[in-house]
Amino acid sequence: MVANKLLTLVLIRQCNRVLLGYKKKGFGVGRWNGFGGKVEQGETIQQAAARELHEECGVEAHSLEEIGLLKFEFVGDPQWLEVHVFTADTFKGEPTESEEMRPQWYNIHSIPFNDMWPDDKYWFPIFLKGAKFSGYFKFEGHNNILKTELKEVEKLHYNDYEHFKLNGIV
Ligand SMILES: Nc1ncnc2c1[nH]c(=O)n2[C@H]1C[C@H](O)[C@@H](COP(=O)(O)OP(=O)(O)OP(=O)(O)O)O1
Repeated sequence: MVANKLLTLVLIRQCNRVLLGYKKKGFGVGRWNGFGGKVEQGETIQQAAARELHEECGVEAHSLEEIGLLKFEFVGDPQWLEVHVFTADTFKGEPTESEEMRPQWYNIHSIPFNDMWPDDKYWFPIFLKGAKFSGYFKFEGHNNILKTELKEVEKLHYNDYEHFKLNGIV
């Protein structure tokens, strides 16, 4: 069994706007997304989320709240991605373009789903209404979703995939 690859994703939200970044290179290039990346050895997931946010758009958020847990399987790849999603409504600094991301505020009614990861349109509505979520998506390539499991949760449980598996969902 190959260990999941741990990643973070931070969505800054203020009233009716969300800060997204246009990915300029690497995994997910050409797509709008929150800010995040791999958890490095020796740091907690939350520390990684804050670090990636700062590296990618220059802002600091001290009150990150974990709101989602997403697992991604890609056909032919034994390693799954485990993405821990955080939000914050306050931050310090001015969103600034980095080598990796170009930040831009979007109104919550005009989120550019056609230019985002295809799973985002499923879980963003849960995020936007202020709830937590847990999901599993099976991808073929980077554009085609073969299987989707998503639920709104009161509390995040890191073993939701086990729940899906035990219940014959995946
Ligand atoms: N399917 C999907 N939907 C929404 N968001 C994501 C995905 N898959 C993903 O990987 N992501 C998110 C999770 C992370 O925030 C980024 C990917 O991080 P990545 O750029 O690979 O990590 P870094 O550590 O910044 O990479 P390098 O700088 O090491 O190349 O997308």
